[in-house]
Amino acid sequence: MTPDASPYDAVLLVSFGGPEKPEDVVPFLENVTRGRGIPRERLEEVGQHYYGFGGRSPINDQNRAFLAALREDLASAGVDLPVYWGNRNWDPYLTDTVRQMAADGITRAACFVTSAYSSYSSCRQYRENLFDAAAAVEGAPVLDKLRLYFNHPGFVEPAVDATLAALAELPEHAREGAHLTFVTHSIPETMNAGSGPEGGAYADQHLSVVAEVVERVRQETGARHPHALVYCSRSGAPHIPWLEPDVNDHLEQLHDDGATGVVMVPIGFVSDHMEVVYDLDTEALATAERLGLPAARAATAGLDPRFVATVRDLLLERAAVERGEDVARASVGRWPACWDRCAAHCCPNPREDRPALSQVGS
Ligand SMILES: CC1=C(CCC(=O)O)c2cc3nc(cc4[nH]c(cc5[nH]c(cc1n2)c(C)c5CCC(=O)O)c(CCC(=O)O)c4C)C(CCC(=O)O)=C3C
Ligand SMILES: [Fe+2]
Repeated sequence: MTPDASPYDAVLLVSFGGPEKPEDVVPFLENVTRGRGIPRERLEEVGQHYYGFGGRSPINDQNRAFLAALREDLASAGVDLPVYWGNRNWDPYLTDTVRQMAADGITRAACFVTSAYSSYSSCRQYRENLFDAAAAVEGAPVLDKLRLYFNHPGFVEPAVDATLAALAELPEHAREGAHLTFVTHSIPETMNAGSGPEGGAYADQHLSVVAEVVERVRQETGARHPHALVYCSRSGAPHIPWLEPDVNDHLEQLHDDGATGVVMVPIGFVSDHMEVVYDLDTEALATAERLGLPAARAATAGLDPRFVATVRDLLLERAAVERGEDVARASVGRWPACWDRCAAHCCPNPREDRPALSQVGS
C-alpha cells in the first residue's frame, strides 16, 4: 500500500546555509549576525575558520547529498512528493524556494529543519524565517514545520553506533575507561532558560539524548562510560554568560583528572557542519593531542539511512495528524515525542517579538 502523505504535496528541507567561496564569507557572516552585537574579533576569528577551508562551508554540500538521499528514500517507499531546499543565511534562500514552490503549484509543504532541539536559534528563528518567506510570496503554500526530532530513534540510534565505532578507534588501553564527551553548540544562558514550553529545554533535551546513548552503549559494551555534556562555538560579547564548559576546557579537566581517553560525540549537529570540522576536528582534537589524551570523534547522523528515513516518518506521522487520524509517535528516552505546533511563549526572540509559523493558534 502506498503511504498517504496528504494533505502535503511537498517536503521542504530548511537549513542554515553557508559560504561556498572566499568572497562569500563576509556577506554570509553579515547575514548571520545582522543586529546581533557579535564582537568584530569573533567575526574575524570565525571568518578565518571558513578561509581555512577554502571559504567553503561543508553544510551546503551535505544538504545536497541529504536531498538526494531523501528523494531516493521517499521514492523507494512510494511517497511521490517533490523535495525542495531553502536556507536562512545563504543561497538558495528560503524566499526564493518558496516562490518556486508557489510557481510549481505547491499548496502545503512539510518542513524539515536541520536542527533537532528547542531554542530560539534552533527552532523559533527558523519558524520566523518560514513566516517571512511565506509573507513575501503571493500564493505561497502553507508551511508546517515538522516536530523536533532529537529523541527520534532515527537520530539517536546512529549516535549510539557512531559512539561505538569511535570507541573502537581508540587504542585498546584507552577504550574501556574512556570518557564520552557529548558536544553541542553553546547558546546564551538566557536563551537556554527560555527554551521550550517550560524553559531549559535546550540543555535538558540534550541531557536526555546523552542518557539514552550512554545506556545503549552500556548495553553493547558492558561498560558505563563516564560522560558529560559540553559546548563549542561560544560567540557573543564576553560579559554575557553562555552555556559552559567549553569542550577544550573540559578536555584539560579530563586530562588533569587522569582520564585514559575520550570520544567526542557531536549530538548537537545533524551533519559535519563547520562547528564539527573546525571546533572539534581541528581545535579540540589538537587540544587532546597536546595533552596526550587519546581521542576520537564520533560521526554525525549525516546520511545514515535511519536518519534520512526519519524525515519520511515525521512527514507521514504529521500527515495522519492533519487528516485527524490517530498515530504512533516514535520517541526514545525521558522526553516524549514533541508537539506539532509550538506554544506562543516557546523559545522567545531575545530582541523583538516577531511573527512565526507553526505556532498554536496560527
Ligand atoms: C543553537 C545553534 C545552532 C544549532 C542549530 C542549527 O543547526 O541551526 C547553530 C547552528 C549553526 N551556526 C552556524 C554558523 C554561525 N553561527 C553563528 C552565531 C550563532 N549561532 C548561535 C546558535 C546556534 N547556531 C548563536 C546563538 C549565535 C550568535 C548569533 C545569534 O544570536 O544568532 C555565526 C556567527 C559567528 C559566531 O558568532 O560564531 C555563524 C557563522 C552554522 C553554519 C555552520 C557551517 O557553515 O557549516 C550552523 C549550522
Ligand atoms: Fe550558530
